[in-house]
Amino acid sequence: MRLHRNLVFATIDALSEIFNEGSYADKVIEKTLKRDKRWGSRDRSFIAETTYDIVRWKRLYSEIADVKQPFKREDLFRMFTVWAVLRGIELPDWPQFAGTPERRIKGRFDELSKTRKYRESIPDWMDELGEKELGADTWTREIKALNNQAPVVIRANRLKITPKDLVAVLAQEEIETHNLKNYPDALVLKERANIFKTKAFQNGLFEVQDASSQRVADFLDVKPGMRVVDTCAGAGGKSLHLAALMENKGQIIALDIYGNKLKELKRRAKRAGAHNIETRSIDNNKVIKKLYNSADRVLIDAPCSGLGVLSRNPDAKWKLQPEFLDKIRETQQQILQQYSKMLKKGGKMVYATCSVLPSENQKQVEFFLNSDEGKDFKLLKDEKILSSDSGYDGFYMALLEKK
Ligand SMILES: C[S@@+](CC[C@H](N)C(=O)[O-])C[C@H]1O[C@@H](n2cnc3c(N)ncnc32)[C@H](O)[C@@H]1O
Repeated sequence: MRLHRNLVFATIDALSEIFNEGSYADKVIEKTLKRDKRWGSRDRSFIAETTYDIVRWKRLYSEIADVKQPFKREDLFRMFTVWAVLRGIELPDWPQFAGTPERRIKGRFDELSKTRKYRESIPDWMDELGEKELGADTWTREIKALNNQAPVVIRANRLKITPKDLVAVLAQEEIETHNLKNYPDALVLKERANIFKTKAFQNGLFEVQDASSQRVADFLDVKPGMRVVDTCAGAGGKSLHLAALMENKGQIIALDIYGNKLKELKRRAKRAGAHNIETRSIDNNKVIKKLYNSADRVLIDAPCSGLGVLSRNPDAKWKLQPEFLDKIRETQQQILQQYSKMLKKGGKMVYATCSVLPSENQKQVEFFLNSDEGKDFKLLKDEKILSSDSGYDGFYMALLEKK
């Protein structure tokens, strides 16, 4: 690989904004990629992937480069140099790379790799918490898996096309995919590509959705004609899947505390041809109360630490704080206590998170079942999906029934 000056400089600029100004990596990369219209797909993927890589390995690379935050421009070049040397990429004859101590970099890497928190490049608190909650062996495996680059998985929108036909349609647009065993609607891309530009996407034939996330709507056991409340619907990844499973029949009420996310949901629903989703913003308690005892199915895709999706969001390693986790656990329990009231007798509810921590998952369900609100519920089954077992995002889902 030959390094191109304008691409490396764009990467350094992006890193400076992410690390020093606290901006979100995905937003910064999106903005950076718009900077030069002449950049082709390889140039764009160099910037995006290198930036994500250095964000992912921030702690390890900054230790090796012996630099500390806030990073000066020359510090970011030193981290970039570590990235290049460890990948065996030849450094060009630029002043920024003069006198690079290649052997020292490799030696430091070998030494630091003996300690998990450096090897896996995570904050101390996260390493301690992971080990405490999952045990040393499982955490060691899991955090290694969560550092892999996530594959691009899409969900065929059965309202418009079968997964088999979608493979053929995408092949016509030169996107190679294959179906995934045990995930009925999922396709995996053989190579990363900007699929949002395809006609297939614009015509609503698929959505980008990780394989583990695609299990959640299936888990809820919906049928056409039911009344389903998706309580934390966000931009609607699961609502859209539910609409497809319900063949557009019945009613899906999509709730969230953020109206802008629901607006995006509406746009996506239109593209997908999903006609049975109604959005309601939770502006006050009345919105919830009006729905008490009314739903055949309730989905709680709860806000969480996102520790199961570090592969696609490595930035979260540095943005997450232990205090946020304490707060989010409280919110999760409040949501369970309150939103479960929307379910009819005999109805079913799924509590799901994209976290691998038992304290956000099975412990929350246990606490709920032992509480006053939960005494009429029973746990039918649950699934703990580790990224190290599945190869996809870490997830948890529990199916509960109201007696
Ligand atoms: C895991 S995300 C949902 C993802 C979404 N279901 C999907 O599949 O694309 C959790 C969502 O919960 C929302 N949220 C946070 N607190 C909430 C609350 N108290 N009530 C309802 N939604 C909440 C967040 O805005 C966020 O969109």
